[in-house]
Amino acid sequence: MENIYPIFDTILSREDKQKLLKQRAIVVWMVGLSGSGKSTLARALENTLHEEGYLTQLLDGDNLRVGLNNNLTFSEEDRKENIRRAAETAKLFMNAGLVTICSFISPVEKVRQRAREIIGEGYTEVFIECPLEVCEQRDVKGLYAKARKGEIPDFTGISAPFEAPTSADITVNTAEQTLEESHQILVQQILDRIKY
Ligand SMILES: Nc1ncnc2c1ncn2[C@@H]1O[C@H](COP(=O)(O)OS(=O)(=O)O)[C@@H](OP(=O)(O)O)[C@H]1O
Ligand SMILES: Nc1ncnc2c1ncn2[C@@H]1O[C@H](COP(=O)(O)OP(=O)(O)O)[C@@H](O)[C@H]1O
Repeated sequence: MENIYPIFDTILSREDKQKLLKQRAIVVWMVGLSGSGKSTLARALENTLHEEGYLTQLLDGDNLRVGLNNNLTFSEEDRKENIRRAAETAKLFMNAGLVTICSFISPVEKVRQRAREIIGEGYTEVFIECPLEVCEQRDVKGLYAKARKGEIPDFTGISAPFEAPTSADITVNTAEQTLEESHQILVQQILDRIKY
């Protein structure tokens, strides 16, 4: 890029901020179909980590899409841009020392790979595994019914692709586990990674 001079050697590093906060900063990147349990588990994880004394930040697809990403649709190109912006934002929070919990469908390997590259060391992929049939049966927001009727274009799993991650760092299966079981697995796995 021309005439742009980013400063990378800031006086305070991520390490300095981690030291102050006495925690290791990572990005917990939750991947899964709509209704798989991303938001529920992300919120529960954030609450538990907060109670344990960790400074956290939650970034959620629906929330970012009403603000920072409010000009983006669900086309392939716009999802790519959605994830790029989300990953750049997550990286800023991580570099400030926070345990950053991200909840985005992130439907295809190519966009997840991009998020992994942007965030770098600390990117921790969590697959919230749940078969489409179960997500559709839950239909928490009534979106699957609308998508089946053709009222929502490009709906993930119905009329837009979802590629299950093959290289996730952590997987929970919300069709086979209770909410409490999935939550406990996540808390234990994440605490191991953020203890200073
Ligand atoms: N077409 C289509 N496909 C999928 N999802 C849709 C769509 N339209 C709206 N929604 C709502 O948007 C939420 C997903 O946004 P994300 O930013 O996470 O999606 S993506 O990562 O860019 O694919 C998703 O939230 P979750 O249910 O929490 O996943 C839906 O509430
Ligand atoms: N093991 C589990 N983990 C997370 N959610 C679960 C689990 N079992 C059942 N659920 C239910 O599944 C639904 C998931 O919805 P939500 O968290 O909004 O999904 P998403 O954010 O992926 O769209 C919630 O109603 C939640 O109570």
